[in-house]
Amino acid sequence: MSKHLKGIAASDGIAVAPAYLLVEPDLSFDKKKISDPDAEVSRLQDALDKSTAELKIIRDKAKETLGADEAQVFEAHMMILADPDFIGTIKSKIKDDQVNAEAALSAVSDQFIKTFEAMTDNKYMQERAADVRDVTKRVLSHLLNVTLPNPALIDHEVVVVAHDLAPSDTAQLNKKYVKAFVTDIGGRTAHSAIMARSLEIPAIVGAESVTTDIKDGQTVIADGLTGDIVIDPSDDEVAKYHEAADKFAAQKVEWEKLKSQPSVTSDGHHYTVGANIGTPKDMAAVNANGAEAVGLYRTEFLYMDSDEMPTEDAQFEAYKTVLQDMPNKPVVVRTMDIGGDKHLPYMPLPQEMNPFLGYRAIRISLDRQDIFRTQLRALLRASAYGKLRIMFPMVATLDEFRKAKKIFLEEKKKLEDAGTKVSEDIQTGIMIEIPAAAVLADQFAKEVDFFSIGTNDLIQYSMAADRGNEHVSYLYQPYNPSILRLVKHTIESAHKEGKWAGMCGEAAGDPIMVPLLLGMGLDEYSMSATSILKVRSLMKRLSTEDMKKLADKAVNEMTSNEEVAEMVKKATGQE
Ligand SMILES: C=C(OP(=O)(O)O)C(=O)O
Ligand SMILES: [Mg+2]
Repeated sequence: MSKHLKGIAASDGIAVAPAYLLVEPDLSFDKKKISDPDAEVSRLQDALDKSTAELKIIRDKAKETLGADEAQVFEAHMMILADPDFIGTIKSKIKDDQVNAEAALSAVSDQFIKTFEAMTDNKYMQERAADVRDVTKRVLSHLLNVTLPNPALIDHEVVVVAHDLAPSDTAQLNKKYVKAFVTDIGGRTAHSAIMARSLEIPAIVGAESVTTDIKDGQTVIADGLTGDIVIDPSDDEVAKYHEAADKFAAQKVEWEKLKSQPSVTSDGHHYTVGANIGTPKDMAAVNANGAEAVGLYRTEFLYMDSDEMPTEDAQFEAYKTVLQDMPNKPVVVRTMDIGGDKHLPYMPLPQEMNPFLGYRAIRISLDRQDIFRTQLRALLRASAYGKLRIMFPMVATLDEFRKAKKIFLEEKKKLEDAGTKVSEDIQTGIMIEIPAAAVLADQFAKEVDFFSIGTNDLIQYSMAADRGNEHVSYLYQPYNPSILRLVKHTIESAHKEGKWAGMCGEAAGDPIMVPLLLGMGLDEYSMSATSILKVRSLMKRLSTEDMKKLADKAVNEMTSNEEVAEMVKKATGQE
């Protein structure tokens, strides 16, 4: 009998494959006195040899599929296994204390980790602590004869099953073999879900019990379009999902044809459909999907992917690459949005009760002006290479925007005085993702050049519901009339002042939301690159005039998210 689970549909696509459990096994052991130290040392040596052999394979695979940079970490692990000081100390401990290899390994490893972590003035050595921790786990797994999951070793098609996936785990998944992933926790707007969409890996998150209900190797159907998971499906169920997967693939082929076409409604209104990116590497998918703009460049990933604050030059190069890849097309670069769930290992933030309501984004930038000014200078220098728009995140008050703009103008003047070429056409705008800014959009609109509505946070803050918490994910309600009213007020306020309004939250690529946004007159829609053609295809068959009536009805007459969704589905043939 098959078993059915339901999670949150986080990335489109359907997969049927054996499960690969990405769950850490139990590595606990008892400390024991031993009587034959030589035998124990040779047991350790055997585990060390097996670990080295395994790491070699992992490194080679990682090099092949993920690139030399990503493979570097395994090289570092192998160096630890070859380190005479580390290994020699473990062997001596086995002999001197007459303890089992597990106990000696973990005691010595703890000692090394402590020493490395204490080197607060040497970041490189501090990071080695994490490597020692990882290597220790691997050797322990061999001593205990249990298998450690190694995503880089996956060499056949699988559905990855995990409790949660950090963005760094997600980045390591090899699209060729990982046909989908399903997790116990997380929400649709969590950053691993956003990454799954840009990697085009079907994903279901927040399914609560996948790591306990699914056994390694069991066949799993993961339907990222609906959030359905089927464990041990019957032949009929597999056939049904293969059919659905084929239908989805055929639809993608149809969408492909729209790649070089503009985004136009059936009554001839043109809109801009753009892409959200996290790094210049994402530009290949942006162009492959025919984006008309980059509507959101999340620059915090530049800071997060680095071991130290990225220099002005490193930032300049990244921004320049993106701008040059988008000739004559707007690129909205958002200044650093650190805090909340995004941390920098080299910039400790205060421990907070509510990090999502705490010291983050523009609040940090206005406080740490050294970091902010460096970023603005890099952006200003890059502006000469394209159509740059600068956007400030998490703006709550006009005063914050004015301060940020003033700093921007100061840096611009300094560069110009020094003879550096800077574009004269840089727009400055804000994210509308805090309800206070949405409500006061009419006042903001007099001073900013544009708005981009960040529904991921706007919904989280309006509903007081953590965007990554599956227990309150039912409150992620983009079509709730309360949210629609904030969106409508923002768009109308921008238009009254002759400014443009976009949306870069995940709702901008949602087929139920798009008809409403067309009706409200949203100018720019920015989404995961892989959603662009689907949205363009949808726009093509909708009329702005009809959608106006639909949006008015949703905003003025409806009372719930569900009611609005039903109405839109019916009116646009998406049932
Ligand atoms: C686009 C947004 O920003 P992020 O997802 O990076 O918080 C948003 O909040 O909607
Ligand atoms: Mg946000």
